Amino acid sequence: MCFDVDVALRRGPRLIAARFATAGGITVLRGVSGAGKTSILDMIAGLVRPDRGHVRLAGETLFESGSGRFVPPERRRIGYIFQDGRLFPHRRVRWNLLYGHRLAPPDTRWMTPDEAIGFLGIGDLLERWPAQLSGGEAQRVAIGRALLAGARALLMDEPLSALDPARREGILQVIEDIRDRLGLPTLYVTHDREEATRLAATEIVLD
Ligand SMILES: Nc1ncnc2c1ncn2[C@@H]1O[C@H](COP(=O)(O)OP(=O)(O)OP(=O)(O)O)[C@@H](O)[C@H]1O
Repeated sequence: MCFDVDVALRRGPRLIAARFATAGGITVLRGVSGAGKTSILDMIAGLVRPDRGHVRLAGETLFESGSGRFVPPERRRIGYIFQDGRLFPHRRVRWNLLYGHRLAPPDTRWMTPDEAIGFLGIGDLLERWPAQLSGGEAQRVAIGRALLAGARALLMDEPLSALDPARREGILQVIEDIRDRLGLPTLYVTHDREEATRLAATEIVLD
């Protein structure tokens, strides 16, 4: 079991709740706008505290309302990829890429910068500023930053939605490579059924 999630959160008039366990690979989270997909990723990442429940990853409890346990986001080792790359705009690509790597305890690093740069094909971008990247390039750098920070699992929130079709295909292949070559358990939010079918063995639909 990879992710073991049972969370509930009241947001305004809405109760957002989900309970699921994943087996590995990519699990797609689908549902209408406002169903709470981003809120659920935020709770798993530790950016938002659930009202009750638990979040476990590979058997480790990251949140549990009963015991009050709450592991802060920077210690969860979960990479979070947003729609837009969310790079630090005032730092070059190389700095952005190495940001989490520098902070990660050495025994949690499992990929070297050279390996990540080769895997993602971003060697030519290292001296650029984020504003000089296309959406797809920025997404590769954001993925590299997560991998180099020692992520043992990934959360992806509509990572293709800001990209044109050609760039979508490039990033889809990177995500398939992460699934097939790196084997990181991934929760993936999308509205797109085709994308879901292509990437995921399991789909969770929120109502
Ligand atoms: N910070 C917040 N404070 C209060 N309510 C919020 C907050 N963020 C989101 N919500 C509300 O919580 C609900 C779930 O929002 P969320 O962004 O998780 O949904 P979503 O399924 O990811 O939607 P979308 O597909 O449109 O991105 C919505 O009704 C939203 O208005």
